[in-house]
Amino acid sequence: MADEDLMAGKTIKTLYSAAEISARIDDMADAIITHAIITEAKGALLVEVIMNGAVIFAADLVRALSRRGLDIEIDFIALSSYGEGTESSGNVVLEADARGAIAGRTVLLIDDILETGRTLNYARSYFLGKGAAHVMTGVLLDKSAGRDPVIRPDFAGFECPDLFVIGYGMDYAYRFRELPYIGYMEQGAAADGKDSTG
Ligand SMILES: O=P(O)(O)OC[C@H]1O[C@H](OP(=O)(O)OP(=O)(O)O)[C@H](O)[C@@H]1O
Ligand SMILES: Nc1nc2[nH]cnc2c(=O)[nH]1
Repeated sequence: MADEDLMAGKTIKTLYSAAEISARIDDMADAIITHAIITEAKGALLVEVIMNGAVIFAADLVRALSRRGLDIEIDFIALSSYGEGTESSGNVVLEADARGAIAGRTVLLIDDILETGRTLNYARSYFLGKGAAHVMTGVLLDKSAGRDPVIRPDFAGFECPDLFVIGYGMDYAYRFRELPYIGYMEQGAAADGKDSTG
């Protein structure tokens, strides 16, 4: 779909600026590094990034953890349930398997956002099913308020209002992941469809 059709007279409003995201990730890294299960883990922490949306958040979080001295192995799993839409299909599809050795490991699952919790819950079951000793979960945005999520995250950056958000890895119809800030679309166009300097 062309950008003009996706925007259709809408403007992107900033919800969290790049600077706010960066500061919150430092807070999350501090919380993670001092968590008992993580500090007591034997060997490198296995960080499992849930593709695609979590890639940009994870890139910043793992470097914040590394700066704090944590040994990390990074691996990826691809899960999808929203497709081009703004609502969960209700069905989490495993698009690509994890590749790391999992049995006996302490795993930190990283995702960009939790809404229904289906994705994170699927991933948690997946890694426990492969013999992980512990599975911890971290999301940048927790959008579960007012819902009844099937899982709650161990670490969360922001409580996100009930808006369909884009940017910083998150897409609408596979676009806008590259925005350095997190925003949402609102009716009413600026000249170029974007008002945000984030
Ligand atoms: O809590 P839930 O309701 O399960 O929603 C959260 C999931 O939705 C998005 O993934 P999506 O299916 O859009 O795939 P993507 O990561 O490739 O964008 C997001 O990246 C989370 O993984
Ligand atoms: N891009 C995006 N993906 C989501 N997955 C669950 N909620 C959201 C959201 O608000 N935005």
